[in-house]
Amino acid sequence: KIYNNPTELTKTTYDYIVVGAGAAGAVVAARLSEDKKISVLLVEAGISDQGIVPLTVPFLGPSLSPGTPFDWNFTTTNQAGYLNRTIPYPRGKILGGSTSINFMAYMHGSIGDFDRYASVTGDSGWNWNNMQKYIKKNEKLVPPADHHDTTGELIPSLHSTTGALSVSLSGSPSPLDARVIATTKELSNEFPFNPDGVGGNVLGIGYNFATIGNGTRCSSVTGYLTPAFGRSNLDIVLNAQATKLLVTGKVKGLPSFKSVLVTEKEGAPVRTLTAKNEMVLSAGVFGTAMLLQHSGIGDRDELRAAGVATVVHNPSVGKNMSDHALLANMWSVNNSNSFDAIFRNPNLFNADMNQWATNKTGPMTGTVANNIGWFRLPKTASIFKKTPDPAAGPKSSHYEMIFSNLWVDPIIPAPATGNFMSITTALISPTSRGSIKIMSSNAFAKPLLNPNFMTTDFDIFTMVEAVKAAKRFLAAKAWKGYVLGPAGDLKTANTDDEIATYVRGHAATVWHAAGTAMMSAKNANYGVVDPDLKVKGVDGLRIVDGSILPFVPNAHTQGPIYLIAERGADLIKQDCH
Ligand SMILES: Cc1cc2nc3c(=O)[nH]c(=O)nc-3n(C[C@H](O)[C@H](O)[C@H](O)COP(=O)(O)OP(=O)(O)OC[C@H]3O[C@@H](n4cnc5c(N)ncnc54)[C@H](O)[C@@H]3O)c2cc1C
Repeated sequence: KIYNNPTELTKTTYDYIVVGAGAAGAVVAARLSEDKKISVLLVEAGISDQGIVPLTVPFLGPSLSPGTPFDWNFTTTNQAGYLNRTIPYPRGKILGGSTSINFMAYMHGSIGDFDRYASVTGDSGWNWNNMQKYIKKNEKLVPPADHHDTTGELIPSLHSTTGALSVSLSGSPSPLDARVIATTKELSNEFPFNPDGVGGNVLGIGYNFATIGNGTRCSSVTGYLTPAFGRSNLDIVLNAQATKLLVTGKVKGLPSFKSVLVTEKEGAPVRTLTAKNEMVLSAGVFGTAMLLQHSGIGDRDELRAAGVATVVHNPSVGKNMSDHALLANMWSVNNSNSFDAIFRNPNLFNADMNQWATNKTGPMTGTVANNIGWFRLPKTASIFKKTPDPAAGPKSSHYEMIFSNLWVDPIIPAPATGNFMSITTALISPTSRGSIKIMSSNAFAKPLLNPNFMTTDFDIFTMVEAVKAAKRFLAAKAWKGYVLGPAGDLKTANTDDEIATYVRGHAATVWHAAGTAMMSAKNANYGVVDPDLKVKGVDGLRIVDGSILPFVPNAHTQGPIYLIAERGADLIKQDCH
């Protein structure tokens, strides 16, 4: 049953309580409640996702944040590496969490990512081969919205068709597609074609998959919760923010955290909810770290400064945040079919929306990109003289390129006229690390969120090289007569120093933060969870979400987080029986 407010709950004790209904929490609640004997409560701070049309129209994804009612509306601290700018940092505050508002790109990461998770935690269960069974449970490859022949755009054997989440290639062709692929042939040394980047081999340029089925967004609600809505052993409570975990006793000398305080908003009535078996935190990379800190699990000096009594001193909580910095580079193009016109011309917008509403086809079924690519710096790059290679192995990437048939800058709005294309460049193997910490014991107060972007030589070097690579890409013959020239400040970013200043002045984030409650080996003297996702030094508490990833993967993060949630649910079930 779905409750709209914690005061409506008729029960306060469940076998499992899962806090946060995003990518991970929805999976955990849905998988645990497959066993009819287990009672589960899923607690979500945000509103219902039902009946909000823009949430379901793929092309409108970028309009869902920042600054909307579905967004937690975080803002970073002044970023020294970004010329002291602050940037908005969206996170979904709605059923489905960030999967209800994200841009839907779907992939799993590199083989090296998961093999590295296994080696740093000492748990082979996290390695690429052992995670394959969770891809089968997660991915359901379906035809693109336009039902075009996808031969040559993917390798069918690398995909699952049996999972919970609809995934497809784009059904909205763009004038860039053929040129991008032609460039992979023309400049095949530097920009090779990748026949399918989802199967763990990420390097090269391939087609972009997205969590879209029948031309419509597939979120963790559509994929996992909707089929579970009717289960009598699963309750979901919306508009319910968990503000603090309570110690309910001691087990083997460790404090047991099996109760949680939940309320609709500041000053509203508070309910105490209790898990008989385990409390599972899936509140996301910011929500989970903040909830731990509000509950007295964190760095004792930071907790004292915030006015919170320490229960478990763990300096790793809220630290080790790694993220993909993003830079939207735009060029003017000689093509009136760029998608820019859709947002300027209400008649065109309405026609596209009508087409979508009528038969779920057309531009509204697409995301911001049909092709993406992942690349390494050359082995001879000068930066490797002073920085060890931070990539997750020799087949993992340092940076990414995303090709879009419109102006996509999240910071600078599109000009009123002109046609554009974008190559968004993103840093995939960052060496900067950030943090999140609460500033007060009030769970509704804003935290200090410092991703610490671009604060190492490696990060700025790689971002500069990525911009230069994007320029080389567009110098191919395939773009002759199509690209008119760089737009905005890219025009004056030519020398390495000029490009570095341009990067620092314009970069933002791909919203892929990870690692604020990182997992580490069982006896490690750092980290927040063990490889079985149990919180170190406490009883009854697990974390299953993006915060446990020790390194941000070679992927847009929802795919890897769905996979860790599938495994997390399995680990919980194993302990239950
Ligand atoms: C704008 C944007 C675009 C993105 N685009 C892509 C993309 O194209 N492809 C991709 O792979 N990834 C993308 N991502 C990232 C991806 O969506 C996230 O990495 C992923 O959803 C994180 O999963 P999670 O379960 O850790 O957290 P979330 O999905 O964020 O879920 C956390 C949930 O917990 C709830 N919550 C938090 N605190 C509390 C609390 N105290 N009490 C109760 N509930 C709480 C939140 O409201 C939310 O529902 C994007 C993210 C954003 C914000």
